Amino acid sequence: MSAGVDRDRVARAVRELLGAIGADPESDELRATPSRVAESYAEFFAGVGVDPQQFLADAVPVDGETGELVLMRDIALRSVCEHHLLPFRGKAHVAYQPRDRVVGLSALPRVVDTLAARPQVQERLGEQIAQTLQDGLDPLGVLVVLEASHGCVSDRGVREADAEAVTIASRGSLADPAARAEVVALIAPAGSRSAL
Ligand SMILES: Nc1nc2c(ncn2[C@@H]2O[C@H](COP(=O)(O)OP(=O)(O)OP(=O)(O)O)[C@@H](O)[C@H]2O)c(=O)[nH]1
Ligand SMILES: [Zn+2]
Repeated sequence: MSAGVDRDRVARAVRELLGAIGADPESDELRATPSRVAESYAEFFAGVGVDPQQFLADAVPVDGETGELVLMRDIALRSVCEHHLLPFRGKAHVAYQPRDRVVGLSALPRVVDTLAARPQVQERLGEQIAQTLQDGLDPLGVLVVLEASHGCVSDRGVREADAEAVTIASRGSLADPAARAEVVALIAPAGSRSAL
């Protein structure tokens, strides 16, 4: 289980940080900032040390009724890059091809949220989501597409405000280019989706 975020320690570090940038952490304006940041960090990093498999534990065996594909698209993605501790955010699209069991749909965003609530890089996050589903559901295949804009790319460094990073992680049958193309068509930008 998670040791949890040590809020007092974060607040002390933020006080130190404010001093280091030449601001006065004891001023009226900034006095409450360290504890606010500590609360924010407790949210951002709530997934550190938490095992996402717990959300897949109630997967149910479904004999011959599992369908061909389960896709949850447009899951809100919020994470923090491990390089700069700046947010990256966008959407996660998570698909799996069941073998003999399925899980409640809400488990998929919970897996995404838990793994995203850690210092991350986008590629590893996608791989961890895919591997969690692979281990927990033993499906025929998994495809995880993440699209995100990174604060460290938009607001500093190269300052590419509109650039988005798209990453793909796949396992099994959904690593096949044709099967993958079918799912990718389903997660086309919302405005350009076909009616099927
Ligand atoms: N692959 C990958 N790179 C990321 C991610 N988030 C941030 N980065 C990049 O990580 C790199 C960090 O590079 P460094 O050279 O250590 O840091 P930097 O000098 O601040 O890099 P610049 O951003 O180019 O100024 C940068 O290219 C970032 O754009 C991510 O999720 N995945
Ligand atoms: Zn970064």
